Amino acid sequence: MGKLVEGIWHDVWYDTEENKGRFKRSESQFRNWITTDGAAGPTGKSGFAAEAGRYHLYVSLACPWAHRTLMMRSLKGLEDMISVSVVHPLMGEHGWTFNTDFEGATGDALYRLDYLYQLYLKADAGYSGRVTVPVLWDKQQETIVSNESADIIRMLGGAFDHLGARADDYYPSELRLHIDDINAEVYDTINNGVYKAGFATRQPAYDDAVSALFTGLDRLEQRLDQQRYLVGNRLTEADIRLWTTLVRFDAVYHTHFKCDHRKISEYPNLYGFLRDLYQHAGIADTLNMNHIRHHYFCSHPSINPHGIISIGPAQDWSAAHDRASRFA
Ligand SMILES: N[C@@H](CCC(=O)N[C@@H](CS)C(=O)NCC(=O)O)C(=O)O
Repeated sequence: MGKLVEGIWHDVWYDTEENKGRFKRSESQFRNWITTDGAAGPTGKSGFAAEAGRYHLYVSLACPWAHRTLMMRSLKGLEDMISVSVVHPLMGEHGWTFNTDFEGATGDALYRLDYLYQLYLKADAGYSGRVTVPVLWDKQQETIVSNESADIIRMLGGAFDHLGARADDYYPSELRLHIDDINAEVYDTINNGVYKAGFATRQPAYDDAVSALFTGLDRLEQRLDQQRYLVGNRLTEADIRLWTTLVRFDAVYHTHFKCDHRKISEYPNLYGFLRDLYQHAGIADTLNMNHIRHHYFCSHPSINPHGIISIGPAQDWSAAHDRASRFA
């Protein structure tokens, strides 16, 4: 774990002390957009037109933010248009690496680099900041288009439709305000909430995070009692964003991040929702529990110094659920 400061790698853990023991996630810095015609998107520069074969995703199969992008790539049928490299699940002194001694870790398919930070330096030799996945890379300009998963899933969701991506719309214009509201709440209390609980270094910081997290889960449980998905009865990006956290919860966050008030399997609607999406075509293939469990339990020595991977719960997500029949 570390970061780049003016192009130099430093092996440092998150500094929570400057925020009274609270974990603060940094803002992503590469915020360009791929668009149909290459015009500038909501942020960043122009020049990134959608083209089959031009872009590459760097992901970790462990990371919930990167996982969103793999889910969208799969749901939109973009596998042949956007290639992927998968980092090694262990994030150690050099940050994410391209070591290949773990099943499913592909190495860097484009440049054969050793470390992900070297890719950031290729894009910006003087970069200062964290070196995170996912990264959406432009093979033509040899630079990072975006390292913000929330933006990347929108681009994959819309910019490639004219090139033959599946037409399904996961951010339909009539639902955008609603989706934005849910995303904001889910991001703060759930997606980032588990990290705020897990990385807290003082009791009040942990208490606040874990209390907001379980209040948030209770609210979502009620919402999912009324409708199949978070925004009515159609699958949207809000569901994708929630799911990558839910699917890691009982096996990792419950134990490793001390989110142990309840398990997702104890919430009938959330657990039904988890299985519903798991059984949706194209989703289960994006999930790799080996990478997930290895990454978390072994990459955070200050939380789990001996790197022991817990046994984990016995759960069968292919078991029947009643979501489709209940909300038909
Ligand atoms: N806002 C970013 C967050 C990405 C992120 O924090 N990824 C984690 C992996 S789960 C990471 O690469 N962390 C490395 C670090 O913080 O040094 C996004 O959604 O894309």
